[in-house]
Amino acid sequence: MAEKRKRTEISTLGEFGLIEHLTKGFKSLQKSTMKGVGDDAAVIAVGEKLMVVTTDLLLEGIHFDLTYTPLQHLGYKAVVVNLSDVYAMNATPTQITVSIGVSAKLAVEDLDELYAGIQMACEHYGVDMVGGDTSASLTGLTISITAIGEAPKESITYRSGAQVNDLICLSGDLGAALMGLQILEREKQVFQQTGLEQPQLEGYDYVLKRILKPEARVGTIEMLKEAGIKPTSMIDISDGLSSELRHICKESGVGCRVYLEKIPIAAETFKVCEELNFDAVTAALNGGEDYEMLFTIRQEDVEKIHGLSGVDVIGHITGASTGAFLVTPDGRDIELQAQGWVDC
Ligand SMILES: Nc1ncnc2c1ncn2[C@@H]1O[C@H](COP(=O)(O)OP(=O)(O)OP(=O)(O)O)[C@@H](O)[C@H]1O
Ligand SMILES: Cc1ncc(C[n+]2csc(CCOP(=O)(O)O)c2C)c(N)n1
Ligand SMILES: [Mg+2]
Repeated sequence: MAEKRKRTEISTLGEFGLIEHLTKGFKSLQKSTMKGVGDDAAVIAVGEKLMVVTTDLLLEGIHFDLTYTPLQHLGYKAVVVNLSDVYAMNATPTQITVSIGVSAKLAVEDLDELYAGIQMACEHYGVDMVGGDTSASLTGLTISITAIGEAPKESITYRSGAQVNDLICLSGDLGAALMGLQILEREKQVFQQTGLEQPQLEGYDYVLKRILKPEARVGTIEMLKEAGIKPTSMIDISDGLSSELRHICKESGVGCRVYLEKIPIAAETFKVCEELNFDAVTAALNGGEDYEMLFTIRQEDVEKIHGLSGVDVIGHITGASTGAFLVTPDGRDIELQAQGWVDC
């Protein structure tokens, strides 16, 4: 009788467990590979400089829904999410490649729109589109973008550099992208149930912009450079604050305490949360797609950081044994969970 093959459900590992499982057997063979799997981008030595490389995959139905996502915005966003990973290494993006799997329902004009968005992002961030690949797809539109960037050797910031007593800082505000998505989903449902063609989107500009046309935080990176601050660690927020904090803690071998009342949430986000009866703190902690920069700095840089607009200190790094916690205003400690966005 044939032996039954072992079958492990992917859900038992989760997104991050799966990545670790698949990649742990690979050892670096090249001296130029400075950092492989495990950060926002890989780091490769090229002469005096370092090159960073990162890839993100966007799948129809998982990452975007074409019923409410304009293709131009989608093209723009597909570039931005990659550049955000380059900036999170404290590097400057220089080139991208774009690979698409095209479903039969799309026409040339649709792809023209997608590429108009890609071009707009390239021009805005000063990167060149240098190639890619094109295939037919039976399962909806697929977009895979690879971004390349560069940085002087001493500039790169890894997830692994946070030290005990460092301050945890955050650019911008959180939770808006998720609430924008909730509004779009609500209008989609109304349309499906009633056939009403006119979506009610007035008054939701901010949260809609955050989900449909996000920007990468190049301004924060430049401000830090000008202020003479090199973050000890950095990561961009694609999966949610909670998850990204856990990544920094794990990679740096530290713990953290962040304070709930210090987590920045925009007034517009609060308003939508109230309307939809959604907990704003949950949106900020687990929402994802905010593409803000989360970074740590040394205590002695505290004066310099206070002068920077749009940056908040939200907590500090502790020893590994203390764990990763959110502290509520009434003094309760809530453990932060590292949930991947995709519940495999
Ligand atoms: N299938 C895979 N094979 C090899 N390495 C992978 C795979 N998926 C992810 N990685 C690597 O794992 C690390 C973490 O990837 P992850 O996608 O969580 O980070 P990210 O790109 O910052 O997040 P996001 O995808 O939400 O933008 C990176 O170094 C990435 O290159
Ligand atoms: C249709 C639709 N469903 C869900 C979402 C939300 N969403 C998609 S990817 C992601 C996090 C990063 O993912 P990854 O780690 O794969 O880069 C989030 C929060 C969306 N934007 N559109
Ligand atoms: Mg990232």
